[in-house]
Order: sequence, then structure tokens, then C-alpha cells
Amino acid sequence: MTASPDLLLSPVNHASGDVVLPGSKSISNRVLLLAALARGTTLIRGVLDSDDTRVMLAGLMKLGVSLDRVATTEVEITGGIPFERDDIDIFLGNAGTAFRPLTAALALMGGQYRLSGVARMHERPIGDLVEALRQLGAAIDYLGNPGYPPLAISSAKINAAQPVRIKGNVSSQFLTALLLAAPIYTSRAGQPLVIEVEGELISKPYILITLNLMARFGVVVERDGWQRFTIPAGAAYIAPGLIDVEGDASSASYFLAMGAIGAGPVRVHGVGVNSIQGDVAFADTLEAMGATIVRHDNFIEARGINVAGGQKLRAFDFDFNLIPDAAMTAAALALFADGTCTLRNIGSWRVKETDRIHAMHTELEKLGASVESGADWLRITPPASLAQWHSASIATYDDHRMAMCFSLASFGPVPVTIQDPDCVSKTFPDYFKVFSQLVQK
Ligand SMILES: O=C(O)C1=C[C@@H](OP(=O)(O)O)[C@@H](O)[C@H](O)C1
Ligand SMILES: C=C(OP(=O)(O)O)C(=O)O
Repeated sequence: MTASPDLLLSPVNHASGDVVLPGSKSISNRVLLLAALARGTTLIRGVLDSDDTRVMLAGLMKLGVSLDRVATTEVEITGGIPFERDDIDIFLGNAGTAFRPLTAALALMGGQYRLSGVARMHERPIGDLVEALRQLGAAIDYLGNPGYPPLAISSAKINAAQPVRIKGNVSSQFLTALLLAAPIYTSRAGQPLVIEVEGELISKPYILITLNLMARFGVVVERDGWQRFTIPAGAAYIAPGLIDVEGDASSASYFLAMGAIGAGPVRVHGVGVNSIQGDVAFADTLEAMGATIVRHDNFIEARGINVAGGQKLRAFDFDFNLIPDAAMTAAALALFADGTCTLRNIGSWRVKETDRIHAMHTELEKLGASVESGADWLRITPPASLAQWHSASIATYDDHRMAMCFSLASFGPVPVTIQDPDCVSKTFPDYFKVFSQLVQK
């Protein structure tokens, strides 16, 4: 794919205003699949309209799911299993939340399918999920490198007599995928499906999103800590009628960060105190850095210092394992801190849209920061003075979050160029339009 033209951002001084957030990617793709698997009709409102949800929708349509796009952000789905069509090729771009759950669902459903994505998706691991599905009898072949997409799935006899063991230290999406797909088995079987997590589980709040949404579709998972999950015998999805998707809490992080460094207030609408998304905890990180946060039922507001006027955020040293996506926003904010900032326990960054530890390290250095990094950590010392900032052209590595994070660098004293800004289309096609409406010179 050809890259979009560079975007030059001149220095900005102030940010304030209101943002209506696009729908949550994590909730949208889970709910689209759940509605497709559920008996009955679900109207889903507030669905994210972006690359990641478009590949999920296109995949479901190819599978013969009855799906009506009522409006850009509204989809009506009449579900039921098995899906109508098989023996098809499904392309899922670089959407982890589409690729991993669909792999599990189709492997348990029966039928022949070939699943592929963009080149980077073929470098993102899926072996731990495939191993778990094979324990259940699933027939999955690697069409390229072992442990990675593309995959070929064939019909097989599924049997969950023994607990299935799955690793969760590379991505929580493998456990999410198995949980979401489990009722395809339990609805037809006279026995429960028991999942045991082997070793450490990362990104835990995403599992809570999965369990919450499964419950809304009538499947209550019995849970013993983070170790053991039981989907009861006979458990089947039933359409809840209507689902409203929350605003995306990871997308909210960029705007809340703008309120924190551009005086504010910036108010994001669509997420609030009762959000089921772990990334709302990014507001706590901002508070620790010196921002003032107001939390409401359906909005969060940030106000803070004015870095253009010479003020600084408090430096931090945090474990970011629970909020790996919003953690990138914290890394960009380190440019405005009063000392060295450390991000720990972010090893999953290595296998996301790009190697994010490498990408962050390289691009923050271009702006004048001193950066060190290791297998699962990043340490950033901001430019010592305004004179130490360098104007830079930031590579974005086809990673939407690199583009969105580095827009925050425009609160510094130098112009910043964002390469291939349209890569934000993975989760937030309008990001730079909304950004420009909030900032003032
Ligand atoms: O389940 C989800 O919706 C997600 C889980 C996280 O991935 P990992 O579990 O791989 O960290 C996160 O980074 C991703 O953007 C969305
Ligand atoms: C890691 C991400 O995406 P994916 O759902 O493809 O894993 C992300 O959006 O930051």
C-alpha cells in the first residue's frame, strides 16, 4: 500500500474542547462476533467504523451472517450457528481482535476456511492459540511460518473432555478468543469447557471486557482468579436485542493527554466511571503526572499545565502491563516531564502493529530525548531545555498509535512531521481532523 502524504504539525500552545469518541475497537469487534453467534437479532449502536471493524464485518458477511448496516455506526445482526458459508478465504488486515477470535470460532464451528492478513499480521504470533485449539481436536495448518498466520482451518471432531491449557504471556487475545468461541462447543455438548491459563497472563483488563460482553449475551463464565475459566455445559449465546458500544478509551488517551499538557479543559464523551475498558485507568496515570481529572458517568475531563509556557509534568516510573495501548501515550508525554520516565512490563509492544519499543525509542530520540530500552521496558529522558528539541520527521511504521501519540509532540517548541498519517485508519480515521479542532496556536 502506498503511504499517505506527510503531515506537518506546527507548534501549538493550547488545547481545549469536547470530543465525542468513536466506538471502542475492542468492544465493537467482540460484539459483532457475539451477535453473529447468538440466536436472535441484535442492534449494535455506536460501532467503530475503521479498518479493524471493516475487516470483521466483511469477514462475517462472507461467512453468510445476516447483517444489515443500518447507519455508519449502527449494525443489525441476526445470528446463529453454524454460519451459512464455508470453503472461503477471509482477509483480516492487521486486526488482532478480528483474527484471533475468528480463528477460534471457525475452528470450533466446523468447515474449511483460509485466514490471512497484511504482511505484519503474518509476523504476529498465534501459536499459543492454535496449540490450545489443537488440544480440543481442531484441525489448523500453518500456510506460512509455523506459529504465525496465514492459517487453514478444516472440519474436525471437537472434544473438551480435558481442561484446555492456554498461555497468556504473549497476548491476552488468545484467551479472549477461546472464551468467545467456547459456547459454539458448549451449546451443542453435554459437558462444560474448562480453560486453564498456563503461567503469566498479560493485559488482564481485556479479559474482563470479554467476560462482561459474554454475560450480556447470556453466557456467564465461572472464574477462579485468572487461572481457570469454566463455560457451563449447555451455555449458548442469546441476542440481547440492543447493545450500545462505549467510546474508545485508548483513543481517549490522546485527547486527555492534550488537556494535561495544553492547559485544557478537554472533555471526552462516551466513556466514564462505569466503563468496562481498562484503558480508562490512563486518567490515573495523568493524575499522577500532575493533571486534574474529572470523572463522570459518560465523560472524562482533563486539565493541566501549559508546557508551551514552560511548565512540566511529573516524571513517572510505572508498570503498564494493564494498559499496554494507552501506555504509548504516556511514553509520548515523557517528552514534557521534569525528569526521566520509565515504562515497565510492556514486552507485548514487540509483537503489536510494529515493534513498538523499537519504534518509540527511535522516534523519541529524533526529537532530542535520550532513550534506553530493553526486552520489556523503555526509559525516556526528555530534552534538557527548549533548545535541545530537534524538529523531526516521525516515521509511523504503519502503526496508528505511533501517529496519534506523536501528534502530542507538537506541544513542543519545534515543527513535527508525521509520516503516513492515514495509518490512523486502523482505529480512528478522523483523528487528525479532531486533533486540529482542539488545538490552538
Ligand atoms: O483484546 C483486546 O481487545 C486487545 C488486547 C490487547 O492486546 P494484548 O492482549 O495482545 O496485549 C490490546 O493491546 C489490543 O489493542 C486490544
Ligand atoms: C495492539 C493493537 O491492536 P490489535 O487489536 O490488532 O492487537 C492496538 O490497537 O494497539
